[in-house]
Amino acid sequence: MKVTVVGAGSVGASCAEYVAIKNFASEVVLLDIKEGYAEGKAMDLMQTASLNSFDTKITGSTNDYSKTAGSDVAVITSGIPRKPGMTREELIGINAGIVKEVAGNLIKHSPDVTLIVVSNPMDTMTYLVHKTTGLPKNKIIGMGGALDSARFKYRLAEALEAPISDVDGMVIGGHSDTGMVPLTRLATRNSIPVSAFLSEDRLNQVSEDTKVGGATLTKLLGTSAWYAPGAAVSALVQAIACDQKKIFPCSAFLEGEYGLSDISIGVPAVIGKDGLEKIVEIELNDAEKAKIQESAAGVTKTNGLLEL
Ligand SMILES: NC(=O)c1ccc[n+]([C@@H]2O[C@H](COP(=O)([O-])OP(=O)(O)OC[C@H]3O[C@@H](n4cnc5c(N)ncnc54)[C@H](O)[C@@H]3O)[C@@H](O)[C@H]2O)c1
Ligand SMILES: O=C(O)C[C@H](O)C(=O)O
Repeated sequence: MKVTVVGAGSVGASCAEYVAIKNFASEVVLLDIKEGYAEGKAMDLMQTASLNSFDTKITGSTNDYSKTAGSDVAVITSGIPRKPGMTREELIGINAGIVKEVAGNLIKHSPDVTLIVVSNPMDTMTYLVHKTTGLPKNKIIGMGGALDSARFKYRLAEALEAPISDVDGMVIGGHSDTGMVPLTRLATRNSIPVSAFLSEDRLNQVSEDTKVGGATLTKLLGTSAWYAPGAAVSALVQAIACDQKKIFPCSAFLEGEYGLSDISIGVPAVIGKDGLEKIVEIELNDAEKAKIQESAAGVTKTNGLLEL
């Protein structure tokens, strides 16, 4: 399994590190436009191999896509992150051009690649890749929901005063401060609905804290987060590499599912060797349906800013 990660910045390097530590990929190529940067990150990471007991070979490349040839999976993290006070949507002007060019270069050298889009605004960047590359829809996956769900579980565990391993929950909808839809009704602590333990007010607080999870970290860090994003991407890469058929909420191109079409947005999906193998349609109640429609309207508005 050969994995390419474009963008050797915070998220790209974190993703490469988690992929390597999990030891399922033979090769990881880090690529960045900044001279020597990916080579430096790759060398630094390789010097952790004997300490962290992995055999994955990590190499770096300054914008030479021939080094990425034959990649099974490629992750796009290239572009700018937001600063405190900004929304993800404000990044579209710079990141759209970068993502479009990077996706084209990757496919030229790896026509059978599965792309995982991370750069923000992620749902719109995923839509852009669908509209401009001609890759089959199962081979384009937007990463947002896996991260948002991890943050939801963190907030649920905090409220429940329970270990995170006891908690399950999922966030669907757009990967934005207002568009996320944490499914509190379906969240559980060891199979017991969390509403058995938490008041409606506390659950609403968990939901709101989850939605602004990225903004909260951006305010604390001065730039956006990278450990949990890197771990979330590596979980998707592993699900593909090891044909795990796990369900993650991912930004998928919808053609009628959830009553939506011509949009990429977060919905539960089975991830395995063929990429996004199946969209899972779950029964939503009227309030959840209204939230997903509202979220989709926001993503569609941002998509309208693309020059397609
Ligand atoms: N989807 C998510 O859940 C999620 C999570 C975290 C971050 N992000 C997004 O991921 C992106 C990267 O975040 P980061 O914190 O790693 O930023 P960063 O600035 O640390 O790294 C970005 C890297 O991209 C490189 N780059 C820029 N243009 C390039 C090009 N044309 N080709 C190759 N490399 C190029 C830069 O040189 C830089 O090293 C941002 O857009 C951020 O908003 C998304
Ligand atoms: O918040 C951001 O801008 C980065 C990312 O989308 C995140 O959720 O951490």
